[in-house]
Order: sequence, then structure tokens, then C-alpha cells
Amino acid sequence: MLEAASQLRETLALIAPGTVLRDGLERILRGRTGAIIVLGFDPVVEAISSGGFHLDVELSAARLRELAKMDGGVVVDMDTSRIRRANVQLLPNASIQTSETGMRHRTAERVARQTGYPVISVSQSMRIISLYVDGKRHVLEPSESILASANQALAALERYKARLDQTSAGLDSLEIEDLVTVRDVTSVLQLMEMVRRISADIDAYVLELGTDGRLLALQVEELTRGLMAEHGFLLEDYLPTGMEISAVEARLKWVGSPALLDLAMVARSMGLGGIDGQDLDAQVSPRGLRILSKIPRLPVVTARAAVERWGSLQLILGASIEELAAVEGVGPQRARTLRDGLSRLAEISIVDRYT
Ligand SMILES: Nc1ncnc2c1ncn2[C@@H]1O[C@H](COP(=O)(O)OP(=O)(O)OP(=O)(O)O)[C@@H](O)[C@H]1O
Repeated sequence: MLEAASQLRETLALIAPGTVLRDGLERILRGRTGAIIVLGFDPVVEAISSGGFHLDVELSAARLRELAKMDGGVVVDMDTSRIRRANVQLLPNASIQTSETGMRHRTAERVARQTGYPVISVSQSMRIISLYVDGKRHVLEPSESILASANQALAALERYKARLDQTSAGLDSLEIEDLVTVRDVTSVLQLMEMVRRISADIDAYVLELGTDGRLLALQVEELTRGLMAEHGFLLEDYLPTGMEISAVEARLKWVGSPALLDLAMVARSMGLGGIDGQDLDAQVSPRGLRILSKIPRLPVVTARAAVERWGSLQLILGASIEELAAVEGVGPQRARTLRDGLSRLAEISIVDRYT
């Protein structure tokens, strides 16, 4: 059995716009009929299916629509995308709790609970498609209303991303001048986490939207490109020795959205700002990976080699071209790229400060 959240996700993907199943469901709705469709076929399903007939035909939208016109349920074997039974009376255990009204929906919920397979009901009277999976009911919204919510989330994502870019550029300058405090680092991490959460929400919409969500997916991908890598570099730059990135990520995941607004909470998650994370004005110095990764044409392995050799951005800034070139994995040409890149970042930082 799949993990609950992933079972819902996988089923939503199976019935998203653009899939055969969704096309069939839309036809059933347009034809003003109803349906009850079990997405799985095994001896348990067989045991609670009575009457009707056995089939072994490929699932198609037109077939599903035709079979749904008949009374009773349709059983689809999703592994092989084949229709296995139609016109069956489903007889789940009547003692299974159901919060639904109407025989079709009560049956759908019970069958889903009893078999562990997702069950779809299309209500003829209410004209809605419901999915019963993992003991819960999920009503399929029309793409337009999902898109409306997704667009709101996208607007929020754009706002947070713009703030993140600004805050991250501010951190560049502070790093060059060695004036970073815990507050500066955690502000960037906080915004990264917010952006990550909003994109995860949008990903869920994208999944449910199927082909209707392609443009949305592209926009999110564009907005969040490179963000995961930068997130990792930021942590590598500031984590106290001995603290694992995965441990910080696991902690952050459990910080609720309101608590995420508290910088001390974020600081505590990454082991900065003292035991309680309250010392936000404490000075910290980066190892330098995040800022070096921003230098065009400088491979990450080279940046990493320099960071491993000196262990601090200030020391890298103070190193001569010859010293840089002598590091294994750097060499003369990349040493120059690195030095020029850092000089440019330093210039930008000075310009930012005095204009
Ligand atoms: N146990 C069952 N097995 C298979 N199909 C069923 C079962 N119970 C109901 N149905 C199907 O649902 C149809 C509608 O039944 P009923 O009017 O009791 O349900 P409903 O919940 O009010 O449905 P709707 O919301 O579509 O109006 C039945 O004609 C039958 O095709």
C-alpha cells in the first residue's frame, strides 16, 4: 500500500485533465449520468462485486462513458489500464463508517476504505466528481477554480522571490565586508523556506491540473531555478561544525507557518544565535560557497575546492592569484575567474553602499 499522501498525489495525477480517465469522467458529467469507479482489481474487490459482467478491455474515455450509462459500478485495473468489470453491484461491509449520504457515495467511501483502492464517484444529481482515497474525500474542482487559487499563490511566490533576491544580494555585500549577523543569514533562509512552501503548494495544484497546469509549472520552475542549490550553499556556509544539513532541513520542515515568521526560531533550527536563537545580532562569517557559486563560469567544484582550502570567505578574498591557482582543482585560469568574479561582487557591494 502506498503512503497516504503519495496515494492521493498519484491518484490525482491519474485523473488530472489530459488523462484518459479524466476525459471519461468529463464525458460522464456532460452526458448527465453518474458513475462509481473502483481504481483497482484484486480478490478483495472481486469478493464484494456482485452480478454485472467480466471484461478485459483497454480503458478509453468512450468505453468508460458507455459502461457508466448502465446501472452499477465499473472496476478498472489501473496497473494495466484495463476495464475489468462493469455493471456490478458493489457490496462493501455495511458496518464501515461513512459520512456520505446517497447510496452511490456511501458505497464509494466504504469500498475505498475496505479495499484500500481509490474510488471515484460521479454524482448525477450534484454533478460533481469525488475521489475517495485513504479514508478521505477529495472533490475535483474544475480547472478554472484551481487555476484561480494557483494564480494567487503564484503572485505570492513572485513577491517572496523578489524579496528573497533583494535580501540575498544584501547578504552578498555584507559577506564581502564581513559584517554579517545571524539576523542577515536567517532572513535569507526564512524567505527561501517561504518560497519553498509556496512552490510546494503550487506543485500540488499543477499535479491536479494535469495538462491545464503546464504553463503554471513552467512559471514556477523559472522562478525557483537554482534555489535549492543556493539553499544548500547557504547552510554549508554558516552551519556550526558537526551540524548536518539534513538535520536543519528536517527541523525547518516542522516549523509551522506562523513560527517561521520568528527569526529566532529559524536561527535555532540552524544552530545559530545561541541556545535559544535569540542572539540575532551575533556576528557570523561565511565559508564562502554561496557567494562563489554566483560567479559566472566558475564551476561549483572549483568554488568548493577553494572553500575547503581556506574555510572562510575573508581568507579567500585575501588569497593571491598564485595561492588560488595552487589549489588542486582550481588552476591559473579558474583562479583568475574567481578573483575577477570576487572583485566584481566587491564593486557591486561598494556601489550599493554608496548610492
Ligand atoms: N452498491 C452499489 N453498487 C454499484 N452501484 C451503485 C451502488 N449503489 C448505488 N449505485 C449506483 O448509483 C446510482 C444512484 O443511486 P442513488 O440514487 O442511491 O445514489 P445517489 O448517491 O443519490 O447518487 P447521485 O448523487 O448520483 O444522484 C444507482 O442507480 C447505481 O447505478
